[in-house]
Formats: sequence, C-alpha cells, structure tokens
Amino acid sequence: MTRWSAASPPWSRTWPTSWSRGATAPAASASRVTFDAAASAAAAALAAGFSGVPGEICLAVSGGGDSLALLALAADWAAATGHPLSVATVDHRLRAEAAAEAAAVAARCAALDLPHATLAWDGGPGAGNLSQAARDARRALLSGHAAARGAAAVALAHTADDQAETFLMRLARGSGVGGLAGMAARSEVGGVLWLRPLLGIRRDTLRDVLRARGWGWAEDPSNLDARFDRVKARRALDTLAPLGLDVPRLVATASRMAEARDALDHAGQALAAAALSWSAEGEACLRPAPLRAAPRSVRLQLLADLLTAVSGRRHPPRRAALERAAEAMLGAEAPAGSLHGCLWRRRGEGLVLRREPRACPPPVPARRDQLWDGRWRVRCSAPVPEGLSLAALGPAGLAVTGRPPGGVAAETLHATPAIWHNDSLIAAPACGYPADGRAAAWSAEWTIEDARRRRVLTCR
Ligand SMILES: Nc1ncnc2c1ncn2[C@@H]1O[C@H](COP(=O)(O)OP(=O)(O)OP(=O)(O)O)[C@@H](O)[C@H]1O
Repeated sequence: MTRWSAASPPWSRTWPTSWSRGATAPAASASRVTFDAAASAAAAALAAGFSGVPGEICLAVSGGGDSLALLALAADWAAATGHPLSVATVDHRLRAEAAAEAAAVAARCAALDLPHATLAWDGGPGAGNLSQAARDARRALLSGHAAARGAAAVALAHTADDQAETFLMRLARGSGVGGLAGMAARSEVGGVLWLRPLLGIRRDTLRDVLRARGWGWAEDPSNLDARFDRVKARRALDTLAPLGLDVPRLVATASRMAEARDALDHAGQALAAAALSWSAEGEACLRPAPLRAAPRSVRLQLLADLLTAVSGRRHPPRRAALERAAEAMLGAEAPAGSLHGCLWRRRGEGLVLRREPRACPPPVPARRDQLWDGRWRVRCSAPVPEGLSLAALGPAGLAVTGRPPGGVAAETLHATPAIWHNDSLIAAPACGYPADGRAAAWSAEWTIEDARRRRVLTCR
C-alpha cells in the first residue's frame, strides 16, 4: 500500500480538535518508515482477512479508534477491489454521546459513499449483567442486520492488544487451551460469518492510520474504568512487559494454543465417533467406556464442546467446573447433575446430556426464521401473524402435545421450541404437533451453528 508515501507525509494534515485524543504524529524519518511498514501490514492483514468472502461485508463500527481504522482500511480495499461493503453502528442508548458518535460514523460513511445503519438497543436499563447483555444485544442486532441485508459476513475490529488482554483474562479464569486460543480470525456463530481481520495488528498502529488521515475517533469512557477486567488486563500488561510478557508474546502464545486446540479437536472427533450419538431433539448420548479410555484433555475437550452445543451458549463452561463434572459423570456416586445450562443423567450403561429446561430463554416474538436458544433453527413457511411468541414447550406444552413415540425423555422435550399465543399452544414442531397439519408451516431443526463444534460433533 503506497498511500502514505514519504512524498506526501500524511501526518502533515491537521487533526480534528474536538473528537479525538490527538496524540503527536510520527515525525522523524525512521518513524515514517516504521509507520509505512506497519500501515502496509495492517492493509495486507485486512485484505487477507476479507479474501474469499463471497458477498457484502458489514463492518461493525462503533466510532472508536479500532473500528474507525477498520472502516478506513476496508474503504481503501473496497475501492481497489470493488467488493461491496456496508457499515453498522449499534447505539446501546447507555451513554448520552452515543447518538452523536453514531452520527459521526454515518457522516464518515456518507463521505465514503458507503451505506450505514444505526441499530438501536432499548433493552439496557434493567438488564442483569449490563455489559454482557449489551454485548449479546450488539451481536444479535448486527447479525440480524447482516441477515436482513443479505450480507455474507460481519467484520469486527479486534486488535492484537484485545487478543492479548483476552488471553490474560482467560488465564486468570483458569481456561484450558480452547479459551487460551483466544478469539478466532473467522468464526461462524448463529448462522453468521464473523471476521476479525485486525487481530494481528497493534492498537497504536490503527490510531496512527487514523491520525495519518486526520480522522478523529471517540473514546468510550468504560475503556478507562478499572472495574472492568479488560481494563485491569490492559494495565497488567504494562506491569508484565519488563518480564518479556508483552502483546506480541501473548498473541504468539494464543496462536500456539489455537494449534493445540485444533489437535485436541481432531482427537475429539475420533472420540466423538466412538462415544457419542444424538437424538433429533438434541439429546447427547455418551458411552462412558471410550470416554474413560481417552486422554483426559481429549475427554474434557469433547465434554466442553458438548456442553456448549447442548446449552446453545457461545462459551464453554469454566475449566474447574468442567473437571468436577467430568469426574462426577465418570465416577459411580452421583446419578445425575447439572452444569452450564445442561442436565446429565446416567441411563443404563450410558450417560445422557440434555438442555436444562429452566435455563431456556424467556418468550420472544415469533419470526419467520430465527435461531432459538442458540441451538434450534425455527422457521415458518407462511407469514407469521402478530402476537405469536416463541418459548420452550415446558410441562404445560407437553401436557397438550403428549409424548411423541420414540421414548424421548419429557425433560428433553420441555426444552424444545414451541409457538404460543398467550397461553395457547399453536405449534410444537419438534414434537410434530399438531399432527393434523394445521400448523405444518412451522418447522424446527436442531442445529450446531458453530463451524468448529460442527466439525467435532456431527457424527450421528
Ligand atoms: N457500538 C458498536 N457498534 C458497532 N460495532 C461495535 C460497537 N461496539 C463494538 N463494536 C465492534 O466490536 C469490536 C469489539 O468491541 P469492543 O467493545 O472490544 O471495542 P473496542 O476495543 O472499544 O473497539 P472500538 O475502539 O472500535 O470501539 C469493535 O472493534 C467493533 O468492531
């Protein structure tokens, strides 16, 4: 990328004064060379991260420095390649300045001739763990928006610094290799392809890219709030640097962990083929003998993947809890237990793992095509009338449908999706209700959306 050539020093432009931190730009020629190399590396990383994506890429841009740099680099790449881009900003409505930040991103996009949408979240006040709820809502809004536009992927602007902070936070939580592998450059969750093309690029480089263009950016005050683990991790990195434990070292370690995780996955695949079968309702049946015979790390990886898939959650259980549950499952004492929104129970010689009904989500409005509880794809082949909701079948629903033939446990059926109108059951597609075809428009398919887990677990 030659945009920042020495003939036209980009840092000679003026910085906006109101809406940026405005740190000093590199001045000496050695820094210019360093900057050119770093900026070219960022542009090359973005091009590699976006390569082969078959359609529009929707950029998630908050107005912060990282994601504005993503916008800047992606706009250059799109201008050179003609690849379609769009941009979305989520206004969580949690800070007064957020609307102005979204408007500033919109203005930037208008100047670049890129479509932009502001997606508002109204669920803030009252949400339990507010930052987790805001993150989940952001992902849901972004994936819904991308699906509505028919976009092929959503791009996030996580950096090498984010990856290193994530590594430290997971280390502190006692994560295994799966967690220590950090964030993936590509992942498929909830039917959406998520891209993180800047995971190898330093935050400071991205700030320099913006300074070079004279673009300001917004600072989210929560990035300085020491109550957040991420901020603590950022500060800890400063303390650890003299030990040689810096961002590049942690990122390199995370990528070695990703290789180890892939090797475990591979072994887990062989173990799954020997030990695992599924019912159509998403009940996992395990044969303990091959589990016992497998190396502990492979066994734990398979159990972590299973618990993640059956619970529909994005993250596996904590390592310590997983180890305790694995011991209990393979020991003789406890006949049953629960972990990570799942129930396990001994059945004959085997073990059954199923979703815990009370961990299923509260009712949501029924739509024509939606992922429910992270594990069921629920569709309707006809327009959905107003006022219908999607919620777990539960005991009340099962009392209406009765147990379908096949011997599936009532508890498993309780955690399947059902369509309701107030308290009246309209359809329970996983139970084939109603049998006379009145609600045949509804279908439900048990699904493992995450590409990595799909590889490990789809051996039926
Ligand atoms: N409000 C938002 N609207 C759209 N995308 C967002 C929003 N908040 C975060 N993102 C996306 O998620 C990524 C990671 O979020 P995180 O909260 O860690 O952001 P960050 O490190 O503060 O980055 P940025 O400086 O771009 O906000 C961002 O880089 C951005 O791509």
